[in-house]
Amino acid sequence: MEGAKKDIPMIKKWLNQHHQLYTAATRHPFTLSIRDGSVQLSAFKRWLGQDYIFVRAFVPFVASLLLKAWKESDDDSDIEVILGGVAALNDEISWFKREASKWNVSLSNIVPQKANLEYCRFLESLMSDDVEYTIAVTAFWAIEAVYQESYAHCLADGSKTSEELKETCQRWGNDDFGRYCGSLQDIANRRLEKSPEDIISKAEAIVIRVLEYEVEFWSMSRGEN
Ligand SMILES: Cc1ncc(CO)c(N)n1
Repeated sequence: MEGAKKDIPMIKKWLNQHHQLYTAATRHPFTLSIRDGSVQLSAFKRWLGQDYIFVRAFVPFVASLLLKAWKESDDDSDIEVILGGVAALNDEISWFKREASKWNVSLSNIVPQKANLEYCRFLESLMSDDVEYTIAVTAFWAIEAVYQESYAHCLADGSKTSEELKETCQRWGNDDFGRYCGSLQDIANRRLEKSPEDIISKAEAIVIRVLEYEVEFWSMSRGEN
């Protein structure tokens, strides 16, 4: 039957193919320890300070993505979805400051650790004009999706997350953030569907690197690297 066969979206294929790595990023011992209540306070504080640095570097990346969307997108609504991400980041930065003062973490003299520096350098490489919109928006989806999946799991059935950490998990694990990640995934899939093979394989490689950086970031938070 003509047109009856619906292709499987690209990201779904990748998540099946790279299931192990995706699980390593979204079910990491760090977030699993939040979920089972055993997380070390020192690890949580380390994550908090390091992620504040990451989020600050994330802002110019998202700004560059907005610019690419404006220049290259075939759909006006992409800009609105990404702008929603900017609004969330604005909120996140205020939240990090409040949360840091609650835990007595000083944000003014945090030394970025190796895994963080490398991840931030990778973000910076994606800001280049040479990186296509399709690649950058796919990376953006992957970065947001790991946090969404990881922290939603900390709130899901059977979790023993402590009351004081629930707000952190809510920040990325709430349903609105889930829908926003779904919209990013739809954008990425739509673009990938129309892309030539070389862009598709480049995007796949970038997703793999994002997942690897996320694993390293969680491990760093546990003091492991
Ligand atoms: C390391 C990292 N990845 C993803 C997000 C999601 O915003 C974040 N805040 N930090």
